[in-house]
Amino acid sequence: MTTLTDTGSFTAQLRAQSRRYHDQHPFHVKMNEGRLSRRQVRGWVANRFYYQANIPRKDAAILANCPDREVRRRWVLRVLDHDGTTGDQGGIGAWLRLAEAVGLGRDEVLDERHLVPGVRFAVDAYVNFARTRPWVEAVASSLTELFAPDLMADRLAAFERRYPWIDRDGLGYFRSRLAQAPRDAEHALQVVTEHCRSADEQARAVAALSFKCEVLWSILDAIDQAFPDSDSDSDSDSDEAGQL
Ligand SMILES: O=C(O)c1cc(C(=O)O)c2c(n1)C(=O)C(=O)c1cc(C(=O)O)[nH]c1-2
Repeated sequence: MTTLTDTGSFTAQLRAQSRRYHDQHPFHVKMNEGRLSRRQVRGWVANRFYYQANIPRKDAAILANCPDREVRRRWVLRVLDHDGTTGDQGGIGAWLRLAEAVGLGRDEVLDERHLVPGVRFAVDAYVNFARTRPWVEAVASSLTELFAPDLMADRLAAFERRYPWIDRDGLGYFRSRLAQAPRDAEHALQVVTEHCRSADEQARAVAALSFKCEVLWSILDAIDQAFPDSDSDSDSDSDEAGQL
């Protein structure tokens, strides 16, 4: 049955998914409380790189599936935000600078030697979702960015205050996302509320956002499991080749 649901309650249902956002994952809680070891921070940065590197591929899949020129004109900016247009510009370059700031070499991030299977699996599921589902659902799945700015601000403060060994110059990625994420989320929300009018369409949008919360949660589960708490490495510097 496809009855119209009002935009206010639809938006409220989307926003209610924040209950399942990865800011509440134990690994993020520990991160923002300053309780991660260097090895855990490095493990997170190296693994999250795979997410960052695949975001523009996900957005290009949405572009490829989207017949609406006005939407494409704005959506294409996301690809450029991450890829940049030259040299080391853009979010991917900024994430590599973050990697260096936490003591990782670029090569060991780029060659994926620290990438754990669960992270690859979750990120690939997200890209695959954007490739294969209707483009409006893929847009809805990006709406976790509605919830990201608070987490990003807390993380920036935590990295500055609680991890003095991290080079401040490497935190530019988080600063730029503080501005980009609300802009992107606002556009995505506008697209989703315009295109999802029936109860069925709205339910599918909420389900897409729920799926994405699970992707982000699974990424942290996999990282948490691969880089457990341990007293022995909490303040040591890096280790043997290939090890974090
Ligand atoms: O660090 C985070 O907590 C976080 C979360 C999210 C998100 O909520 O999807 C994104 C990002 N970062 C991010 O940096 C980013 O570029 C990004 C793009 C997207 C998306 O789905 O299109 N989400 C996110």
